[in-house]
Formats: sequence, structure tokens, C-alpha cells
Amino acid sequence: MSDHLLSIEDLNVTVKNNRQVTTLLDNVSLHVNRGEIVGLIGESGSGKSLTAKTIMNLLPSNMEVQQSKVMYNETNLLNLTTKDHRKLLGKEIGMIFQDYRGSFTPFIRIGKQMIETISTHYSIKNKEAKFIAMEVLEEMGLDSERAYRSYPFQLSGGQVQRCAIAMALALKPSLLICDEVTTALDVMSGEKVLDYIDLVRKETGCAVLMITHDLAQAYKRTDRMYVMHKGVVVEEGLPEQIRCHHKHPYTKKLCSCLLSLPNETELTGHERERVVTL
Ligand SMILES: Nc1ncnc2c1ncn2[C@@H]1O[C@H](COP(=O)(O)OP(=O)(O)OP(=O)(O)O)[C@@H](O)[C@H]1O
Repeated sequence: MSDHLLSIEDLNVTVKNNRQVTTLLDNVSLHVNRGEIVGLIGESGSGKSLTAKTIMNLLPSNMEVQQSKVMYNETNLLNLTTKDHRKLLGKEIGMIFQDYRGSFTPFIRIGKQMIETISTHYSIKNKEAKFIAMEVLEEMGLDSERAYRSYPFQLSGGQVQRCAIAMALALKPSLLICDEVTTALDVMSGEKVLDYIDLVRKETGCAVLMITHDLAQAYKRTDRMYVMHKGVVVEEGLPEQIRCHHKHPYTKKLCSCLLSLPNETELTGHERERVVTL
């Protein structure tokens, strides 16, 4: 069995607007191994979310995927019917969306939605599903009782985001796609959430595709990184390589723009630790 849990090969996505066809993703190839945290970084509009949406079969209807393979285990996700694809979502492939508010129906309490989601994927009693829901809400640093009985509009943006993360993690997916998961969170809550995702990864061996434009976060949290620019993967490598030995001019620009970091060799161990936690 291949180590690749997810393998995207030559992904091409185009959009048609007023008869004009524009290429949004151009021969994107990347893979995620079991148990690995892989970063997908790049500036706004570079194509990170579209890559995730392709995996989740959530591309808008005016977009077309051509001559590509998106292999999950031995299955090409692009060949699945919507019904078969849906069966994989949640329990096999989980996603925490950038637009976290869309994860919940506004007029149903968070707890009820969590129980329904957990029970849909695992045949367990409501009492057990509630236990799992409370546990993950607690791990997200929330007042679990309050979050459980709240409607989404009764919570802050960051609290709803953490509920959405809790719901995705409660299903213990084999592949977790995190799209800018910490943008709505303060630094401490963000770190706590990322620590917990890492803990879940260690406990369950799940793989994580971490989409972010936060370079410091990617350096600190990922095992490997891909850099995207204008719909193309321009570079890939270990965090150290991307930071200190990048080859592509865009990666160089990205690194120098977002972090004015000295070279790795110029840092002491203590400084290195501080830099990645900035
Ligand atoms: N529904 C759509 N119709 C037309 N173009 C779209 C649509 N959705 C996204 N795009 C375009 O596709 C490109 C990639 O968008 P994508 O959302 O993947 O960027 P991103 O790298 O995730 O950016 P961000 O970090 O801001 O979320 C952008 O140029 C965007 O304008």
C-alpha cells in the first residue's frame, strides 16, 4: 500500500464566464502521506481553497476539472458519483472551512447539530454522541455546556469557529483539511486549537492538509510544504528548505514579505524557537 493517502496529479481547473475560459489551477500536483501535516501556502487568490474544494467536490458549477486525478487511497475522487463521494466526507475526509459560519444551520442548537452529525457517521446512541461532542468542545477550550446548548448566533465568531473544528475532529477523519482555521481566533486560542489538531493526528494517525497564508504557522506546524502562486505549485520541500533554501523567486518574495527572518544558520536554538512562534 502506498504511503500517499491523498495524491493530486496534474489538477487543472478552469472557469467559464461570459464565454471566456480562465485557468484557475494549472497542473497542480501534491501528495499527503498518512500521519503527515502538509502545508499549502500562498497569497490570497493563489488557488489553495479551490484545491481543497476539488477534493471535497465543492467546486461551483461554472468550473471544470480536466485531465486530472485526485486519488484518495486507491479511489479517484473525480470519478465518484456525488452520492458515493458524500459517503467519504466527514468520517474519511473532514474539512474545517475558512467560512466557518457555514458549518452550522443558524436556527438549530450547536449540540443538536453535533449529535446529528456524529450519529450519521457512527451508529451510536445519542448519549454517547453527546459525550463525544462535549469532550471535543472542552478540548477546544470552550465552556462545553454553554456551547452545546447555544444557537450559532449566540456565540462569538471565534467560538463558532472552535465548535466547527470540534465537529470535524469528533468524527476522527483519516484526512483533515484545515482551511485557514485560526483566522478568527486570538493567538492563544489558535495555538490551543493547533495543538489539539496535532494531538489528534498523533493519536489517530490522521493526515492533515493545512492551508494557510501564515508562514510562521506553516514553519512551526507542518512536516512538508507546498507553495502556490497564481494556480501553480511553484515549490515544495521541508519547512527548513522553503525558508532557507528556496529556489523560486515567488517563494523568496513571500518569505521576505511576510517574515523578515535572518537565515536559519544565523539563529541560535533559542532564537529559532522564538521566530517560529511569532
Ligand atoms: N466562484 C468563482 N468564480 C470565479 N472565480 C473564482 C471563484 N472562486 C474562486 N475564484 C478565483 O479562483 C482563484 C483562486 O481562489 P481561491 O479561493 O482558491 O484562493 P485562495 O488561495 O484560497 O485565497 P484566500 O487565501 O484569499 O482564501 C482566485 O483568482 C479567485 O478569484
